[in-house]
Amino acid sequence: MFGVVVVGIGIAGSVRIRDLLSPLQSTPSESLKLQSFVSRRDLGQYNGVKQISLEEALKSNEIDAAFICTENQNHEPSIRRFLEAGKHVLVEYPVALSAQTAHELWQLAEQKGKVLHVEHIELLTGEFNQLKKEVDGKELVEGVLHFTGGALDEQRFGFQSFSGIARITWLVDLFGNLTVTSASKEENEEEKYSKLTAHFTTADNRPLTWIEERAPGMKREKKIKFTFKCGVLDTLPPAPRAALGPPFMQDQNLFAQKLLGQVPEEELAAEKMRILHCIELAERIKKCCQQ
Ligand SMILES: NC(=O)C1=CN([C@@H]2O[C@H](COP(=O)(O)OP(=O)(O)OC[C@H]3O[C@@H](n4cnc5c(N)ncnc54)[C@H](OP(=O)(O)O)[C@@H]3O)[C@@H](O)[C@H]2O)C=CC1
Ligand SMILES: C=CC1=C(C)/C(=C/c2[nH]c(/C=C3N=C(/C=C4\NC(=O)C(C)=C4C=C)C(C)=C\3CCC(=O)O)c(CCC(=O)O)c2C)NC1=O
Repeated sequence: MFGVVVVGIGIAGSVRIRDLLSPLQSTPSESLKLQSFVSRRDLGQYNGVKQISLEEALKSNEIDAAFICTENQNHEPSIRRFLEAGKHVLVEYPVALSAQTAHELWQLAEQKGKVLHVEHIELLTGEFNQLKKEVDGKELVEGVLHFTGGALDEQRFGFQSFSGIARITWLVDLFGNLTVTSASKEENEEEKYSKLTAHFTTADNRPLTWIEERAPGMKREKKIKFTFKCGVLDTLPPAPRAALGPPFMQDQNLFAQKLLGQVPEEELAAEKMRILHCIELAERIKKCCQQ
């Protein structure tokens, strides 16, 4: 059994608590035991789970792993403290707000012999599985991924290419490693509107564009237009419910498998490479926008 503490009780943190309290039968999640949670607010208890302080969590012998579910700005300091204290870490994406920090955090995890798992539910949805099947084996000519969503505070969630890293991860998982060719950002501070446009090329020199538009009340939605040699894909295929349970639950199972030593080295290495590559692209985009 691995004792778990959930840190940060927002949307993600409360889903984590729910899922930890009701693991699917005969799945690796059954080896996780939720002990307590940490919050900067005084919540006392949540769904029957008790609140403890950060210091107590770091010192506690009954806690083997932390789920870091706070805003992106807080990920780095929290991950460092739990790894330093000898705990395994699951962190909601993005792992950090710079490539350098991400590399450092991995080094620290390896030095401490602990698992650092970055949640990636964007790859675990029925929607994405279906899209991946449709794209598989087709030769890309060009493509666009356009995301819209509600406003996110940059002070808390970081530059848009980091908070939107799930879109980069989609493109990399579908089309392989990418190169950023240019990027720009439009903003209207009064209306809290922002639009990021990034251009990439694939290893075969095919162009891809990512647009990330955010404003208060804007509907959370993804649109695609992928042109292949054999035709155009311009709607996301209808998504069957993921067979393996909701995305956060699947991600939690993967973390538990890592703790149990059930994930092959090659898979761990490939995942780390993908995460670091995506963070590097996010950083490159940020630099282009700030030039
Ligand atoms: N929401 C989602 O579906 C997904 C989120 N993520 C990632 O999860 C992380 C957290 O995102 P999300 O949960 O959406 O963000 P939230 O804004 O809901 O929560 C972020 C933090 O804000 C604090 N907080 C939450 N509600 C309140 C409140 N009413 N008043 C004051 N403080 C509050 C909590 O910390 P505290 O308890 O310490 O006060 C919480 O950890 C991010 O890294 C995000 O990228 C990733 C994939 C999906
Ligand atoms: C309803 C309001 C709602 C909010 C405020 C919300 C926030 C939210 N969803 C996210 C991702 C995500 N959120 C979800 C799914 C959900 N997340 C949920 O809160 C719910 C209810 C679902 C699904 C039914 C998924 C799958 C991702 C990964 C990125 C993606 O594929 O969109 C992220 C991480 C950053 C990002 O990729 O944009 C945030 C902050 N999601 C929402 O749907």
